[in-house]
Amino acid sequence: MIKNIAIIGSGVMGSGIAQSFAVSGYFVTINDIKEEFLSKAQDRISENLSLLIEEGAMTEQEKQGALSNITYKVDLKEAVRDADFIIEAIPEVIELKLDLYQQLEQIVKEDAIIASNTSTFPISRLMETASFADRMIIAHFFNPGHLVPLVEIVQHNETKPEVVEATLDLIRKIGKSPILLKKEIAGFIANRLQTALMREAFYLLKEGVATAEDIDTAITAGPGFRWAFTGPIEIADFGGLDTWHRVFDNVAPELDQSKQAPIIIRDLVEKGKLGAKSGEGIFTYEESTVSQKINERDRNFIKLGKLKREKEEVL
Ligand SMILES: NC(=O)C1=CN([C@@H]2O[C@H](COP(=O)(O)OP(=O)(O)OC[C@H]3O[C@@H](n4cnc5c(N)ncnc54)[C@H](O)[C@@H]3O)[C@@H](O)[C@H]2O)C=CC1
Ligand SMILES: O=C(O)[C@@H](O)C(=O)[C@H](O)[C@@H](O)CO
Repeated sequence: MIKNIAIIGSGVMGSGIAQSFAVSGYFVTINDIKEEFLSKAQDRISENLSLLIEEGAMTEQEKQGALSNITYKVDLKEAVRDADFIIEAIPEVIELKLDLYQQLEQIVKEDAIIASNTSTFPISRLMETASFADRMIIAHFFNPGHLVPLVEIVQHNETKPEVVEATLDLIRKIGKSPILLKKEIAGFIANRLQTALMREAFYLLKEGVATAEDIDTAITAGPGFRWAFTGPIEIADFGGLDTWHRVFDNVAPELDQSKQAPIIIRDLVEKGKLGAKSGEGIFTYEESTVSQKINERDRNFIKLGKLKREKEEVL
């Protein structure tokens, strides 16, 4: 019976993932390397819960209940001591993850499940040095972790079936939409799809086909408008496979085939222009703009989440 959750890493993803479990009644301990990072996570979670109240998706009592379910600990051993399910959301740096797993295998409960929120690393790479592959799994949440329903579940070939089932059950119990990969592949599913599309978007930008704003609108007012409710495979079926056959024959040979990050991204990163977090990327951001955009984004995601849940309840 999974009751206690430990989240290692309280950054962009860890705080949102922790919130998702706390809101659903689980006891959550968040761990990070500095008290100040945990304090920032605590503030972020409180603000996110207040936004849910403003949007009518939560009551003040539910917010307080969720906050009371969360503790914050810098000491890793203390943080994971009682955990039944542990999710690491530390930076996407393999050396950091492998070092953490070495520490965890000495201190976690013998039946604890350990999950990684990695965006890209194959689970076999994560388990190269640790000895708990039978209870290791990838649970890949999406940003923002407290609002996006998808969680990609990736099992190791040694992962015990009961660990997979317990993970799927747990992720459903926090109101998320898990998908299970049937075999290991770099980038899993959503990031492969997302990267393929982003490769083409930046190619179109580089070639001067349209402005960055219009390329984004091409998705948000077009396919993206549909994708919240109809996925690409179903869209092909409803568009007509004969037509999509012709579309593929006509367009596929024209698509960008580059095997590295778009030159636009490489140039900007080299100049330290990392996007919203550095104040400039493709677009330029004032400090206030970033928080305003995140606030607007999350309000829209909360409304969309309500709509999707209403649809699921109807079906
Ligand atoms: N940022 C995103 O949009 C998404 C990120 N991810 C994945 O989630 C993981 C975390 O990413 P972010 O949250 O963006 O990173 P982040 O940099 O925002 O947060 C990572 C946190 O981990 C802490 N940390 C580093 N080493 C640690 C250790 N040994 N023990 C405890 N805490 C430690 C850092 O202090 C930081 O607070 C990565 O694997 C990333 O690929 C997955 C989906 C989306
Ligand atoms: O977009 C997301 O939340 C996820 O697909 C990711 O893992 C991203 O690639 C993230 O790591 C980078 O923003």
